[in-house]
Amino acid sequence: MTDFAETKTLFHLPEGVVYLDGNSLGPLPKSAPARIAQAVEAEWGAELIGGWTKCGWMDQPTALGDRIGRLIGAAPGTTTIGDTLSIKVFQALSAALALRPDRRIVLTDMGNFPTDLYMAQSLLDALGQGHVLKAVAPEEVADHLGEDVAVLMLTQVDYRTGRRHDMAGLTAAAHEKGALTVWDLAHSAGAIAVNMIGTGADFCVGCTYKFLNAGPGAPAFISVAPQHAEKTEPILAGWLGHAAPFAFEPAYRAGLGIERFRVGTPPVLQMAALDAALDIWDGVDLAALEEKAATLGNLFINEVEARCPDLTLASPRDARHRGSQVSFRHPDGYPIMQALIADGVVGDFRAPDILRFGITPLYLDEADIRTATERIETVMKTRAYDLPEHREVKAVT
Ligand SMILES: Cc1ncc(COP(=O)(O)O)c(C=O)c1O
Ligand SMILES: Nc1c(O)cccc1C(=O)C[C@H](N)C(=O)O
Repeated sequence: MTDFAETKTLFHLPEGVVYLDGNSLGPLPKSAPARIAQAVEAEWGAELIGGWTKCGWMDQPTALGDRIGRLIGAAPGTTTIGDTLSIKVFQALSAALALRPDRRIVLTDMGNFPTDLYMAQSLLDALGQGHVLKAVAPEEVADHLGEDVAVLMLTQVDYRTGRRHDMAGLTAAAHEKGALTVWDLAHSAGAIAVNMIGTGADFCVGCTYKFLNAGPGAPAFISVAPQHAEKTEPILAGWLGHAAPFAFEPAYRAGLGIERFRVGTPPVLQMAALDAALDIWDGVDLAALEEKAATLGNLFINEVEARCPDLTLASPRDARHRGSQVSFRHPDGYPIMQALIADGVVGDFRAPDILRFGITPLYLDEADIRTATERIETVMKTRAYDLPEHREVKAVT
C-alpha cells in the first residue's frame, strides 16, 4: 500500500506554493542533491575516467531503463534511456516504419505535441519514399485505421486537455489492420497505470522530467517490444548502440536488443538525479496512484466549477478518460495563470485559452487541492488578473 503522505515528505516544495505543474517539470526529490554531489565528487572527482567502469556509468542506461520499464508495464530488458524525447520519437517511428516497408501512412492526431509532428515529418521527408503524415481529429483516429497505415503514432495523454486515448483498444485496432504503434507516454509515465505488455504496444517513448521528477533536461526513455528490437537497423547508428563500442570498428554492427537504441555518451549527472527520483517510485503502486489522482482531480473539478462559474472544463470529466491533469478554458487564461502563480498556485498556460493544472499524488493531497481552489476563486472574484503586470506577456513555459 503506497503511503502518499510519506512520499510527499520526500520532495522539496517551496513554502506556501501549491505546485500544479509537475506535468511539465516535476519538483526536486530531496535526495537528488546529495546523489548528484556523490556522482560529481566521489565518482567523477575521485575516479576520473575510471568512473565509466568502476561506477557503472556505462551500464546505467539499461539499468535505469528497467526501473522505468516497471512503471509502464514493459518487459525487463526492453527499455533504455538517453537523449531527448524528440530523438526517441524519431528512432521509434523510423524502426516501426522499417517493419512495414510496403505501407506509406503514419497516422496521428492533430492535437499531438508539436515536436512529435515535426520529428515525424522531418523523418518522412528525409526518407523520401512518399510517406504521408496523416493527422486527424483525436476522436476519429480509429476510423482512419486502414490497410495502408504503417504506423499509428499517438501521445496517449493530450498535453493541453489531458484527454486520454484508449491505448489497448487503439493498439488492438491498429494490429488488426496490420499497423504498428508508437506511443508517446510523456504525460502517462508516472501519471497513470500504463501496461505496455498488456496493451501489446510496439514502441513506447517518454520523458523523465515530468511526472517522474528527474529534473530539467533529464534523459528520455524508449521501450521496444522484444519481437521488434533486433529486426531493424537503427536510423541513428551511434557508437554506444554498437555491438562492441570499444572495439572501435569502422563499420557499424547493431547491439543486442534494446542496446541498439542507445546513441552516444549517457548523461551521468542527470542519471544520478533520475536514480534518486526512481527510488521514490520503487515503492509506488501505479494503480493506487491512478486512483488517488482521479479522486484529487475530481475534487479539483468540483471545487473549481462550484467556485468559478466563468472557467469552463476542458478535460474529460470522467477520470478514466483523462491523464493526471485538469485543464480549464478562459479567454483571459494567460493573465489568470500569471495572477495564480503570483498567489502561489503554480500551473501553466497553453494558447489560446487553456489553464493547465497537474495533479500529482506523490506530493499533493486534498488540503493542497482545497487551498489551490480557494486561491483560484479569489483570483477570479477579485479579477486580480486585470492588473497590468499580469497582462504583460512574458516568456511562456
Ligand atoms: C507529448 C510530448 N512529447 C515530447 C515532448 C518534448 O520532448 P523533448 O524532451 O525532446 O523536449 C513533450 C514536452 O516537452 C511532450 O509533452
Ligand atoms: N520540456 C520542456 C522544456 O524544456 C521547457 C519548458 C516546458 C517543457 C515541457 O515539457 C512542455 C510540455 N511538454 C508541455 O506539455 O507543454
